[in-house]
Amino acid sequence: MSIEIRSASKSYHGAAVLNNFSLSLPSTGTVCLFGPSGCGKTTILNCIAGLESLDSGRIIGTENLKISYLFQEDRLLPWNTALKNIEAVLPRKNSRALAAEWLRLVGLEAAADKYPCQLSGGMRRRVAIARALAYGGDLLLLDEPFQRLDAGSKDRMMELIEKKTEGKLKILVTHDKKAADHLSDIIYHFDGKMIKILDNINSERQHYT
Ligand SMILES: Nc1ncnc2c1ncn2[C@@H]1O[C@H](COP(=O)(O)OP(=O)(O)OP(=O)(O)O)[C@@H](O)[C@H]1O
Repeated sequence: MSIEIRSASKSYHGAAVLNNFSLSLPSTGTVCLFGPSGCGKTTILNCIAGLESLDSGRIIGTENLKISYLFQEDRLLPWNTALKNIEAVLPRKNSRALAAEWLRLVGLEAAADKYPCQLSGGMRRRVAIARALAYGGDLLLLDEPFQRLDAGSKDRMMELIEKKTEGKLKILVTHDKKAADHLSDIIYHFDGKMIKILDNINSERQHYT
């Protein structure tokens, strides 16, 4: 699997967010999109996921791909417990036991029967991370995955994501420099155009100012 964005353009109400933008993604590893608020990072993820369509251009390689998307907002189902939020993305067989195991992995086994409104922001984020990982996509879209997490939880979640998604392609959107440096094989600075600022996949580091 390799994904290519070709000459993508997208505007909202006449204001261009993506302007004839192209990017080739590797088949595995973590690619980070780093950039100022409002520059279009989430828009790129939404277009890759097929939730938004481009005005012109194409995204190639995402057809028939199973995608796990950790949205910037947790998007948990408020009428379901933490356990049932995760069960919802699992095949029926053994879903309860598997969901319980995912909750254990994010340190929330004691919160299985709690509803999202009964959880802290950081706990809700960990349920959302568990759900995205449990779904088991071939491609993972991670939009600010560690927001609202304390330092210890963030380190554990970074480790869990690395361990459970080995060999898969991850696209990470973050303002968190530590997470970007720790997880990424490639880092792009996006501000209208992409500038590659780190490339560990090809074992070369390029810094642009
Ligand atoms: N559905 C929409 N309707 C109108 N404008 C939108 C919509 N989605 C995004 N935008 C606009 O497109 C621009 C890019 O938004 P986007 O969410 O992609 O930025 P971002 O780089 O992810 O920002 P942040 O880092 O703050 O999450 C912003 O100006 C935003 O207001």
